[in-house]
Amino acid sequence: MERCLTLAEQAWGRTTPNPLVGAVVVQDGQAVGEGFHPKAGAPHAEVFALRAAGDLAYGATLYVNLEPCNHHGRTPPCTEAILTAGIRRVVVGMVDPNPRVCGRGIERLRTAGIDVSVGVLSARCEQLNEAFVYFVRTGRPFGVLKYAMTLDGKTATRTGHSFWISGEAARARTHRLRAFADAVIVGGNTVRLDDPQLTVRLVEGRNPLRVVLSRTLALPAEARLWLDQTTIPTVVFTGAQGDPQMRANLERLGVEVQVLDELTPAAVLEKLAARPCLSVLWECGGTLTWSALTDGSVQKVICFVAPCLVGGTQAYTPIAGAGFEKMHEALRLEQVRCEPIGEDWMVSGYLF
Ligand SMILES: Nc1nc(O)c(N)c(N[C@@H]2O[C@H](COP(=O)(O)O)[C@@H](O)[C@H]2O)n1
Ligand SMILES: [Zn+2]
Repeated sequence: MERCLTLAEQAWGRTTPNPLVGAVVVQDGQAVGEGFHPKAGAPHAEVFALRAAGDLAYGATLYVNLEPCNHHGRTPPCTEAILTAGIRRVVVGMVDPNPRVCGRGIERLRTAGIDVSVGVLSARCEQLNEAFVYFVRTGRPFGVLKYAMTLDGKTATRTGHSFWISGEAARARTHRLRAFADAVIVGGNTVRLDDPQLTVRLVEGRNPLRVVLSRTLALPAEARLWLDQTTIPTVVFTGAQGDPQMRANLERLGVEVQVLDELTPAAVLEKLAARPCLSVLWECGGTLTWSALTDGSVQKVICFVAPCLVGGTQAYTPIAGAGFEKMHEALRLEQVRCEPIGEDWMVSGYLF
C-alpha cells in the first residue's frame, strides 16, 4: 500500500477532478505489475497495473489505495478488468466516497468470490485524497490557507515589504501546493502590494486557475496576473460596486470578471465548485483570510515560520479582520504537524 501511495503521487495535481490512485499486482511476494492514474479520462490505476502484470496477474493479489470502481464513467469498470485478469485477492486502502462507487466495487468483487480486505493504511489514503474526499462529501472545494510569517508573527514589514520571508525550500513547497490546487485565491490588496504571478515555477507541475476577489476593482492596470490569459487564466470576482471601466479593461485583456450579489469567500467557492474546483489555496492578506476562516472556507492551515524578526505595531499580520474577543473563541487546529523545511518550519493542521 506504501508503494501504491508513492505511485499515486506521481500524478500530483494532474488528476483533478479525479483522485490520486496507485496500484500494485503482487504474485508470490513479488511486485509483477504497477501503475497509477495519470489524468482524468485516462484508464484507472488498476488497469495500468494489470496490463503491466500481463499473465502474471492470474491468481495474484492487487493492492490499490482506493476502492476499484464498478461503473461506466469515462472508463469501463475496473472490477471487470480485475475479474478478467483472474486476480484472487484485492487489498483496498479506503472505500471510495463517490456515490457512484461507494462500496459497490467491493461488493461486486466479493460476490464474484474474490477475497477483499479494506482499510489498509486508511488514514494515509484519506489524507492523500483529502480534497477529493471533502468535495465528494460536501460539494464544496477543500480550502487550504497558506501563509509565511516571521517568528514575531508578521507577513510583511510596516511598509508592506515581504520579499522574502521564507527560504527557497518553503517557497518551492508553496509552488507544490499551487500545482495541486485547482485555484489559488488572493484579494485586491495582495495584487496592489505584491503584484504576484501565482504560477508554478520552482517545481514541475501545472498552473492553477488564478482568482482575485475585489470589491471595487481598484486594481493596477499592469498587474502580472493579467498576463498570459490564454495559458494561465485569471478570474476576478467583484460586487455591485466594481468599477465598470476597470471591468471592461480586464475583459479586453482576456480576464474573466464575475459580478456577485454578495462578494463572500463562500459565494466565490460556490461558483468555483461548479467549474469544478475541488481544492483552493488561499494566499491572501489578513482581511480576506479572516473572512475565509470565519465563513468556513478553510479546512487546512499551512504556516511557514521563518526564523527572523521584523517588529513594528504597523507591520502586517496573517489574520486581520475583527478578530475574536476571548481566547476560548480561538479556532483550534487538529492533527497538528510541525516539520523543518530548509531554514524554516512548516506548521500545519486541520479546522474541521
Ligand atoms: N479505484 C480507482 N482508481 C482510479 O485510478 C481512479 N481514477 C478511480 N476513480 C473513481 O472513479 C471516478 C472517475 O471515473 P472515470 O475516470 O470518469 O471513469 C472518480 O470520481 C473516482 O470515484 N478509482
Ligand atoms: Zn476504476
